[in-house]
Amino acid sequence: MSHSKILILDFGSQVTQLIARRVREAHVYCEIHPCDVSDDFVRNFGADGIILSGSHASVYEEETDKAPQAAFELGIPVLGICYGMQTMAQQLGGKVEAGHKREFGYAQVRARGHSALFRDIQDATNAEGHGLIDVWMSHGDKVTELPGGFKVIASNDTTPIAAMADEDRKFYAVQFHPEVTHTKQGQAMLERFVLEICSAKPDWVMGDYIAEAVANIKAQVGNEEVILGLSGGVDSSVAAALIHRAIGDQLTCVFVDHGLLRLNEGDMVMEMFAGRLHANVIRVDASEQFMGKLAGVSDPEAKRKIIGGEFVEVFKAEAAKLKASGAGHKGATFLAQGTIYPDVIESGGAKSKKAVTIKSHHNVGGLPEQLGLKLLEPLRDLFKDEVRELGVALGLPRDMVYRHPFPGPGLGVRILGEVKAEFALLLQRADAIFIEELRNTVDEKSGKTWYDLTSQAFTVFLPVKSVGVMGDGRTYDYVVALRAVVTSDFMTAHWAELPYSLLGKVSNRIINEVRGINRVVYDISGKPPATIEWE
Ligand SMILES: Nc1ncnc2c1ncn2[C@@H]1O[C@H](COP(=O)(O)OP(=O)(O)OP(=O)(O)O)[C@@H](O)[C@H]1O
Ligand SMILES: O=c1[nH]c(=O)c2[nH+]cn([C@@H]3O[C@H](COP(=O)(O)O)[C@@H](O)[C@H]3O)c2[nH]1
Ligand SMILES: NC(=O)CC[C@H](N)C(=O)O
Ligand SMILES: [Mg+2]
Repeated sequence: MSHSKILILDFGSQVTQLIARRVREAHVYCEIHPCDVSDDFVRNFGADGIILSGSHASVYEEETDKAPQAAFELGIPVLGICYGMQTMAQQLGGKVEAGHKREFGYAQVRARGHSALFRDIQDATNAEGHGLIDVWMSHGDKVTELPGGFKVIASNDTTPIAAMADEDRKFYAVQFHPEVTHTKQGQAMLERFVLEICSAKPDWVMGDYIAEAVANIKAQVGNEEVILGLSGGVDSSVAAALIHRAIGDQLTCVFVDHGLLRLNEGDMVMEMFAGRLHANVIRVDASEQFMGKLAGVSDPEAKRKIIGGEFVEVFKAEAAKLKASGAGHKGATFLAQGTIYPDVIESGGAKSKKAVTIKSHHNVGGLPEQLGLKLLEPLRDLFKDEVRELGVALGLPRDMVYRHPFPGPGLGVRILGEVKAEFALLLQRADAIFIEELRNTVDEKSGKTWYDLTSQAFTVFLPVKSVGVMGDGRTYDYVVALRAVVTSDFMTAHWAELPYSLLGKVSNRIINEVRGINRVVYDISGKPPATIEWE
């Protein structure tokens, strides 16, 4: 089945992924590709429209990225955002200069000249009755001369050409970022571009997608066998359910207990999959192996790489065992993973080489090659909320599908510095108390539990000791930090405004019930500048 699709060319902005999120929210399929793809790639992609992302670079530097010229020659609409606008201007004969004033954060622009992009989009009016739009800016450079055929469609004092368009060719460009939620009507603008200007069909709907995905899996796998890394998290669980629907017993799930799981998680996962869904699940206790390799290591990136490496080792061993076991098994030729689109993008898979790596996620990368297995990643194109929609459509319990995400390295990145088994035990218990209270406390206003009102919540173990007093005695024990965030895409996040009474109760319970912890703090950092996990 062929869908409408939008091609997003990435120049390395940290928020390119949000452009894709917004387009998908409009139920239009899109893909992000590096800006230096070939002209042929662009011609053959079959896009209904193209969006050019922002970048940290400046177009007037000596060596800068340009959009493939084909993007402007196919007769399809193009939207340039920030750097994307600047390179569009320069490539089409306009001029870009370094500004004297940087604009970073909230700004207002005045829409001008009745463009299709801004029609009826307005947040306020100025004294003369002109429509104003609230936007989010992040730039130092600006377009100072329009390319031929273009007109100004928005401006403000700092940036007289804040948006421009050549409506005959359907080229549009904005200096601000419609993809971030701070641009209040950003979604409306992107929908306008995608649905109206590009005439893309909103045909990307998860319920309909199951049949397509099942058919693809069947075609790809044939009568071969698949093993899948099952974590009990949302992504791998939905992947397992989807693949199970497609090929049944040709699927074997491998659940690795690395000793850094949440309290009782191992049993729960087994109960769910082997017990309820009747899928083949092998549980591997590899905690000694992981903990041994992590001993003495405290650098976060080094820890992540070790954990990633050990996952590979365990999978190799299990794949070999499966082959050897006979038991009706021919041996797996495919490895399935719950990799989702943000994993691909954040690991640099679809990002231009110029973006900075913030964290190495453990799951994407050389795995199947080392295993001699082919890769099966049926969720690779989906964002988290699409995966959840798919999970519900597949009939997985809501509880499981709406669980907070849990990173593959698990408590390994929530115990700061060196990972020790004794720290993991303390952290598991403290974290279980926090989660239990979040699940049990209902917010009166919304009627929802605080677990559902937060996107991710967990406890972090700090390997520092502080002095306390308990039962008239002195304590000298460890500190844990509670972390709870609200986010829709995990790219940016706000710390959750949990009620003081809830925080108080959690703190009391942890200090009373978990001997070894005598202080609890609450993390009130947003992302950015902090990240969600502490490592
Ligand atoms: N303990 C584990 N055992 C086996 N595979 C794992 C384990 N932890 C992670 N993986 C593999 O790594 C992939 C990526 O982990 P990730 O945390 O991103 O996804 P998830 O656990 O499926 O979902 P969620 O993001 O909701 O936690 C998983 O889909 C799974 O294939
Ligand atoms: O499967 C995973 N493997 C990893 O290595 C990993 N690192 C971070 N995360 C999760 O990603 C989201 C964003 O986290 P950060 O703000 O800490 O980068 C949050 O949801 C994190 O829990 C990971 N998930
Ligand atoms: N966010 C961006 O795309 C910035 C583009 C360019 N570096 C500027 O400062 O204007
Ligand atoms: Mg997980």
